[in-house]
This record gives sequence, structure tokens and C-alpha cells, in this order.
Amino acid sequence: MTDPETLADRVQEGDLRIHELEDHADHDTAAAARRLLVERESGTDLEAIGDYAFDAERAEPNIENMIGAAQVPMGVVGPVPVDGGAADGDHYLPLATTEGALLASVNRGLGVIRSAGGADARVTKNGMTRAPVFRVAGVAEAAETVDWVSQNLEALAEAAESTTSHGELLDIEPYVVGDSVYLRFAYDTKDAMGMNMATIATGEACELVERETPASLVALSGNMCSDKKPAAINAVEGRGRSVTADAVIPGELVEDRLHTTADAIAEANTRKNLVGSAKAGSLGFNAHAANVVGAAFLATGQDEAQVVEAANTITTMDAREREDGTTDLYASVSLASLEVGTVGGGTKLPTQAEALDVLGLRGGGDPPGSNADALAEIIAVGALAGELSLLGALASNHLASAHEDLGR
Ligand SMILES: CC(C)(COP(=O)([O-])OP(=O)([O-])OC[C@H]1O[C@@H](n2cnc3c(N)ncnc32)[C@H](O)[C@@H]1OP(=O)([O-])[O-])[C@@H](O)C(=O)NCCC(=O)NCCSC(=O)C[C@@](C)(O)CC(=O)[O-]
Ligand SMILES: NC(=O)C1=CN([C@@H]2O[C@H](COP(=O)(O)OP(=O)(O)OC[C@H]3O[C@@H](n4cnc5c(N)ncnc54)[C@H](OP(=O)(O)O)[C@@H]3O)[C@@H](O)[C@H]2O)C=CC1
Repeated sequence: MTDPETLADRVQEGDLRIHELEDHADHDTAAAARRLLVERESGTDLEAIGDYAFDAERAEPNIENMIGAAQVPMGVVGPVPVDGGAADGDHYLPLATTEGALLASVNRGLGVIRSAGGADARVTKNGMTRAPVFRVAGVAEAAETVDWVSQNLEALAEAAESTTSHGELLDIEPYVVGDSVYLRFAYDTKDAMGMNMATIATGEACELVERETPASLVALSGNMCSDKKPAAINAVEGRGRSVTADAVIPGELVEDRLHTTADAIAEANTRKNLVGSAKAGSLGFNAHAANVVGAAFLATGQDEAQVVEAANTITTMDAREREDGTTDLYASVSLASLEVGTVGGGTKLPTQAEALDVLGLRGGGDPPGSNADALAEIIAVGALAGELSLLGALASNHLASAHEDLGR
């Protein structure tokens, strides 16, 4: 018998483990059995969690012990006007969030950017990193290991790239701390965010390092990568895509649409995003880049834990005087470590794939890597719009009233 009730009974009797149900029933039945079990044990009703719009089997690579889906509202902002290295033209940007006023804000910022003639955006660096840590006897062995690595980059690339038909090893940066050696491998992972790809490839290269040097692998990730933690190395060296977007907004547009002046926004940015962040010891010199990145990540199937890395964004806003005496606003965001993909991970799930379709970026690009570059550029322009609108609201003292009207 493979009905949900029988399966739930068998788990409760200790006859089956909760993560084995897919071996005894199809994926949707297994999820229903787990829901039933949780409902019985917690006295809850999981009707909404169980009301999902895709075959549970499609989510098999993405989740274990599935009981249903968390449904986050999704909206669109835009069109986003981007003149990029990979992205071009106008795109609606899907964003999923529970924060009222966020889409209104980004939409307002995009409207201003559109009226100003659009934004430029470029990916300036690309490299997904994985940094294993090795044990050595001391500094002499550490130097021997680092030396061997620097002289054998080709052999290490051959080993790493034997595990992937898309990934390319770009560089290995060594770091030594006493008897620990960290090798920060950086890969061009094309249209994949690349964390699985880079991890598998680095595992293969590590076997060669262990064979040829005195170093012993302690952990395939030694936190110099640095994945899913705030880290200065990502802010300085980059991780995934380093992407910058900018726009020049005429002063009259700032006044008409953001209800303030270029000077007031520039001052708010300096005192808040630069000085305030410095005083707070923040790694993020921005207002809320993580808001746009997080909402875009949820909508398009990115790994949401990597919003951490995108939070190190630096926002600049400068008042630029024109010859006619009026003042424009130069606005930019630089996201040093935006980790995005259009293949792999959560991008294949039905709603996430549809969201990528809205951008015209589902799947691999031509040439490979161009779709992920374009996604990074579009998200960066979304973040720029969010910064403009929020700084405008702060400079005109509209933040609290906006959230009274829209956010509750
Ligand atoms: C709320 C607004 C936009 C009103 O701003 P407004 O200028 O009074 O709005 P408006 O009614 O004149 O409309 C202007 C444009 O905004 C957009 N817009 C306006 N309403 C909507 C809507 N319902 N749905 C979609 N789009 C909307 C739309 O583009 C519209 O243009 P139109 O299309 O009409 O020509 C403005 O006050 C604002 O942006 N406030 C800032 C809110 C914000 O950015 N919140 C983000 C979260 S804050 C946070 O989480 C982080 C924080 C604050 O803690 C970080 C930190 O420490 O800084
Ligand atoms: N393992 C880890 O330590 C971590 C894993 N993750 C998870 O990793 C997943 C993302 O890893 P990721 O490697 O991106 O994805 P996948 O593991 O889903 O692999 C994507 C694969 O798609 C293939 N591919 C097809 N077309 C392309 C193309 N145009 N460009 C690039 N690759 C292409 C590549 O195969 P081939 O290599 O054969 O060429 C690539 O390895 C997410 O689910 C994330 O949550 C997150 C953090 C850490």
C-alpha cells in the first residue's frame, strides 16, 4: 500500500524513515504522507503548503523531505532600461518578496532611470571561488606547497576541468597561516552560479596537490572562498560576478519624481551609506541592495543564502553641476560579489524558469556565460533603482509615510 495514510503510519511505527518515502511511492504521495505526519504530530493543517503547482519529482534535486512549497508573492518592476555588456534593451524584472513598498520603490527608481535615458551596466570580473584548507608541518612545507602550485597551474587546471565540460580554472591564489595553506581556486562557470561545479572540480585538483606536495587536505572549503558569510575578501577580490551599474539623472527629474534635490541625495548617501556604514563597521556601503538582490534571487531560482555576499555593495551618489547652473545626480552601485546563474540549482523549477523567461534568460547563453552576465547586469540596475528611490524617500523624509501607506 502506498497511500499517504499508510506511509505516515509506517513512519510513526518506526517501520520507515521519513526521508525514504520516495522509495515506496511517487514524489507527490510521499510529500502528502509527510504532511499528514506533521499535521498529526503538530496538530496543524498544511493545506496551503500542500497546494503547489508543479510535480514534486521536478524538485528532487533541490529539496529533501519535501512537504510542499513556500509561496512568496511575485511581482514585476520596470521595464528595466539597461545598456550592458551582455544585457540590452528593456526588461521587466520579476521580484518575489513579502515586504510591501519594495516593488513600488524599485519601480519608481526604474521610472526615473528610464526617463533619464537608461542605465549602463557591466560585469567587470567573473570568478566563482572554492578555497580548500590543507595541513602542513610548518612554514617550510607551506612554502614548498605554494611553490609547487604556482609551477603546476596547467596540471591543476587539467585535473579540475576533467570534471566539467563548461568550467574553466582561471586562477589559484595561495594564502598561508602558520601550518595551514589555503588555495583559493577561481573558475569561469559560464551560465551556472557554479558552486557545485567549482566544488567538484576543486576536489579533483586537491587529489593532485596531496599526491605531489606534503600538504594534507583538511576541508574542501576552508572559508577563504568565502561562501554565505560576510567576508572582506569577497568585497575586495570579488566572487561570482563583480558588476557595476550607473546612471546620470537630470536635477529636474530628481525634483519631479523623487521630491528632493541631487545635493540632498548626495548628502544623504555620504552621511548614511558611506560615513554611517564606516562608523557601524559594515561591509555594506549601500542602503538596501540586498532587498532587490534577495527578491530577484527568490524569483529566479538563485541560492538565497548568497544574498549575504551581495550585501557588500557600494553605492555612490554625486551632484554634478552643469554649465547652465543646474545640477545632475550621478548614481552608481558596485556589487563585488553577485553569484547568479541561469542554469542549474533552482533555475529549472517551473516558476523560477518562467521568471527567467520574462527576462529572456532561461538556460545557457550564446556565448556561454552571457545569460548569467546579463542577469547580473539587470539585477544591478534594479539595485541602483532601489538605492535611488530609497535615498530619495529618506532625503524628502518620506520613508515612514511610504511604509504606513504600503507596507502594513
Ligand atoms: C512608496 C514610494 C515609491 C512612493 O513615492 P511617490 O513618489 O509618492 O509615489 P507616486 O505615487 O508619485 O508614484 C511614483 C512612481 O512610484 C512607483 N509606484 C508608486 N506606487 C506604486 C505601487 N503601488 N506599485 C508599483 N509602483 C508604484 C511608480 O513607478 C510610480 O510612477 P507611475 O508609474 O505612477 O508613473 C516612495 O515613497 C518610496 O520609494 N519610498 C521608499 C520605500 C523603500 O524603498 N522601501 C524599501 C525597503 S526599506 C528597508 O527595508 C531597508 C532600510 C530602510 O531599513 C535600509 C536602510 O537602513 O536604509
Ligand atoms: N557544493 C557546494 O558546496 C555548494 C552547492 N550549492 C548549490 O549548488 C547549486 C548550484 O551549483 P551549480 O554548479 O551552479 O549548478 P549545478 O550543480 O546544477 O550544475 C550546473 C551544470 O550545468 C551544466 N551546464 C549546462 N549548460 C551550461 C552553461 N551554459 N554554463 C554552465 N554550465 C552549464 C554544467 O555541467 P558540466 O559541469 O558538466 O559542464 C554545470 O556543471 C545550487 O543548488 C546551490 O544551492 C551552493 C553552495 C555550496
